[in-house]
Amino acid sequence: MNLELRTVTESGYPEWLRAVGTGFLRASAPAEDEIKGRLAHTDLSRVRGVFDGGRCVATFRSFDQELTVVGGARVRADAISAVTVSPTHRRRGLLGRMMAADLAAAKERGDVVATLIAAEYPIYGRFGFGPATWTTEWEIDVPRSGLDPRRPALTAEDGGRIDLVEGMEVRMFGPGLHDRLAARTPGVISRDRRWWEVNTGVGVTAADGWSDPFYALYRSADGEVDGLAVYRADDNWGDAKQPLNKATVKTLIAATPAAERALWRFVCSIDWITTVRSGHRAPDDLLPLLLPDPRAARVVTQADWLWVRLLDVVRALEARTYAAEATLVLDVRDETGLTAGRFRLDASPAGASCVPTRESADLTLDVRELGTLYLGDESVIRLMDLGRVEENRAGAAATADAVFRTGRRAWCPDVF
Ligand SMILES: CC(=O)SCCNC(=O)CCNC(=O)[C@H](O)C(C)(C)COP(=O)(O)OP(=O)(O)OC[C@H]1O[C@@H](n2cnc3c(N)ncnc32)[C@H](O)[C@@H]1OP(=O)(O)O
Repeated sequence: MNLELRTVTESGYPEWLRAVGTGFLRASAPAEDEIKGRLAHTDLSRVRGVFDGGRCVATFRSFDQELTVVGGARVRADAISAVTVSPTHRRRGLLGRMMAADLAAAKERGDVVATLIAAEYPIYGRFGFGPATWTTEWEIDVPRSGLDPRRPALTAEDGGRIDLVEGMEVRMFGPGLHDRLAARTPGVISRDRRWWEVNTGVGVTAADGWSDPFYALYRSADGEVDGLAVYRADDNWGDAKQPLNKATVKTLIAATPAAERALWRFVCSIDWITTVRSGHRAPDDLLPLLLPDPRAARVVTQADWLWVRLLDVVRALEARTYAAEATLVLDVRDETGLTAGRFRLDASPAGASCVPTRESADLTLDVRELGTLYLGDESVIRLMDLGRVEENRAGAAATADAVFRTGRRAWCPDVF
């Protein structure tokens, strides 16, 4: 069988997109409009497919992204998406071939990390990716939360105000707000103009699954836009003519904790809304503890979210800051050879230097574990106890734990 791996041309793109649908269990071919719309925003040199004769049987796409790391700097990421292999061609190494080609090109280009959101946990560890952020979704039983339904969401002491606005204002203020969120949140990934358009209804219709949400902007006392909540509500009345409506939060981002608190209180105090679904949050989100009774917040999802694969250990470790000063020698294993080596990290709260070294190692770990530790969202000691990090000098794991971890946990609000 002649299976050809190649980048996709404009004429091959409709067949490639059809194959993406097949991999994601959608039988109908994409409509003309969808093909045109997507093509206009796709760099075909980063779109790979495997063709069996005229039929595309495997798909893979990557694009430029920026990832915020601990301390607020952003590194260049190779974001991977639309990974599929048709059921007729699975488990013959096609994903392995496409991944190897893409990671080699990303390394060559100078990307610092590769990122993805895994459909299933077992797929990507073998390629050097580790889960670097986690997600929690809550469902709030509003009447049990202890919030007083008579109290307004915002009171004079908050100082700010909340306005319901149109999509146009979100496109105007959202990007600046998101930049400020990114500066204080490791794990946040860049959003381009198209993200803001598609997520405020520009160029999407009901046929694409779009329905208008509510947009709530929080402005601080000095008029600064510090927060945005986007939510949809359903229409559900019980037999006893009591409102049982659910608000589903699509986005809630804030540049300050005050805005974050105010927007959660707002969403949890809308008349008729008895259930709030939080959307994907960091596991240490403020939401449950904001409620007088946090047990009214039930965890409905708890899972890995953004996976990170380091492509350049030196630049990755030098890009972030650390909780304390320490020197660690890391022996990094990488089956692909893309990043393997021994590195001396001189870490500090102001930054770090990282250089290849021949000194003896303090810790030995696979690049997959380094990806998991990179954004500060895992304990080195826990990984050691799992047998995934080897401690070569007594106390080194505790030191690494103390310097890599963060106060608030990393969070990636987006899916791609
Ligand atoms: C970032 C994203 O786009 S996430 C979306 C991922 N896509 C999907 O989940 C859609 C449905 N699944 C698929 O399309 C395919 O099964 C894929 C893409 C996940 C895997 O493609 P394949 O070509 O079958 O993978 P390939 O043969 O290269 O597998 C390499 C290794 O990974 C293993 N592997 C691949 N997929 C899985 C899986 N879902 N679970 C467990 N192991 C897996 C294979 O067994 C193989 O292991 P081996 O080398 O020990 O034999």
